Amino acid sequence: MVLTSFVEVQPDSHFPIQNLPYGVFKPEPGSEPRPGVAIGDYVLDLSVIASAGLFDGPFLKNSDCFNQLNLNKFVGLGRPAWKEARVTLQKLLSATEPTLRDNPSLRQKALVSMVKVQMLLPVVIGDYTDFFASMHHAKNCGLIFRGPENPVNPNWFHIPIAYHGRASSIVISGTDIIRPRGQGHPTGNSPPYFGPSRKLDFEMEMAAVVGAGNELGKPVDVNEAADHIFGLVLMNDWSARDIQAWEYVPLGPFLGKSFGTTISPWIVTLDALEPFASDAPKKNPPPLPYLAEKISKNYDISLQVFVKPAGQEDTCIVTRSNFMHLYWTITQQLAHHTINGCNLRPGDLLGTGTISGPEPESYGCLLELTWNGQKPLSLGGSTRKFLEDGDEVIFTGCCKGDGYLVGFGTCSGKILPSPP
Ligand SMILES: O=C(O)/C=C/C(=O)CC(=O)CC(=O)O
Ligand SMILES: [Ca+2]
Ligand SMILES: [Mg+2]
Repeated sequence: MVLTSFVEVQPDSHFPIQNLPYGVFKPEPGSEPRPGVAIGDYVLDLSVIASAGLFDGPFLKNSDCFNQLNLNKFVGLGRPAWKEARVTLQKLLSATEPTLRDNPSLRQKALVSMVKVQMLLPVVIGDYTDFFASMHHAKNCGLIFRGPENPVNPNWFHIPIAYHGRASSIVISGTDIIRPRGQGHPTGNSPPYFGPSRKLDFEMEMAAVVGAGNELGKPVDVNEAADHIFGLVLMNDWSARDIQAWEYVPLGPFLGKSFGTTISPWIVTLDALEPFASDAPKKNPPPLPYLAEKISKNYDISLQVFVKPAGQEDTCIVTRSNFMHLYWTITQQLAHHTINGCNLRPGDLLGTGTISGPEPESYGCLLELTWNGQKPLSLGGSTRKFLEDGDEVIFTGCCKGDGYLVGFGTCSGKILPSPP
């Protein structure tokens, strides 16, 4: 029988009792941020549940991790505490459990209507790294930026490639993005231009939120890496392709990426995603032993990107992809990140890289979808090579269970013009 909650959950909701993703919210504009979990159209206030003494297991009983302004302390406690919280909350919210169901005053304090709350970044992100783990994306970018000779660099099949991103400009879904200015790639013999980016793009990604960290000098074994990942969010790695193409040789992305990165507010835990695990693609050549995992898995998360063009009422779908298309898994990414002794800390964010599938309809950014502007997309009444001021980009992702969904909600942002 499918587990159900006493809180009414619509069949198309991303947040049934099987999900219970974590976020940080303000119930009212003036109130303090606090951790919560999403259930149907409500947010369960975990500070209220903790104060009522309802986290009574060994890891959470005497912890103040839910009386914090962010989730760093909770995610840093590690998997045993996450499991305990999930069991406690699933029981508390289930249709057959009277504790909260039959206590109207506690229910009124603890369950806040989702439309009324303001969502904030769920964790303080100390460091952010962005991988490059979809082979289809790597190949398409290679063809566009470097030509058909060697589109995928030979190192790519041996090493999960990444660059260090900028944590300070990571923003929560719904935050406007200001078109960056910078030096643009010259054409032919012309000098570089300076001004508002002419090739502003989105990148459809997901990101792993690091839970328990590792000590400096102590790499994480790939087979234990999942214990260091609390969960996943949707992520838009906004990219200015003209700035990027000119600046990235030889040190990689810099100002073409660091002006803004958007994440969705709800962290869906690996425990909630487990029923949707799928085999990761076979690696050829086989990876080095430190990256060879006993169980190599992805998750079947279908991903969609919509654009609402400036001035238009209608939102148009521009891509359909799936998390399953990643070549390097998130556990291989995490193990690789620490193999030199680098320490990860609770709340660090590891972007997967753009998740492109094999078909053109599943490409994860406009660079690929329009082939660097050569094949404009038609969007209702208008066409786009890249994003224009006023365009809004909306990502969504979800897993289809038997009679329920486990979803991520949305990750959106609107482009504002560059400053004059
Ligand atoms: O191939 C390149 O030169 C650049 C590719 C990207 O911009 C991708 C990047 O940010 C990593 C990713 O999203 O996969
Ligand atoms: Ca990226
Ligand atoms: Mg970015």
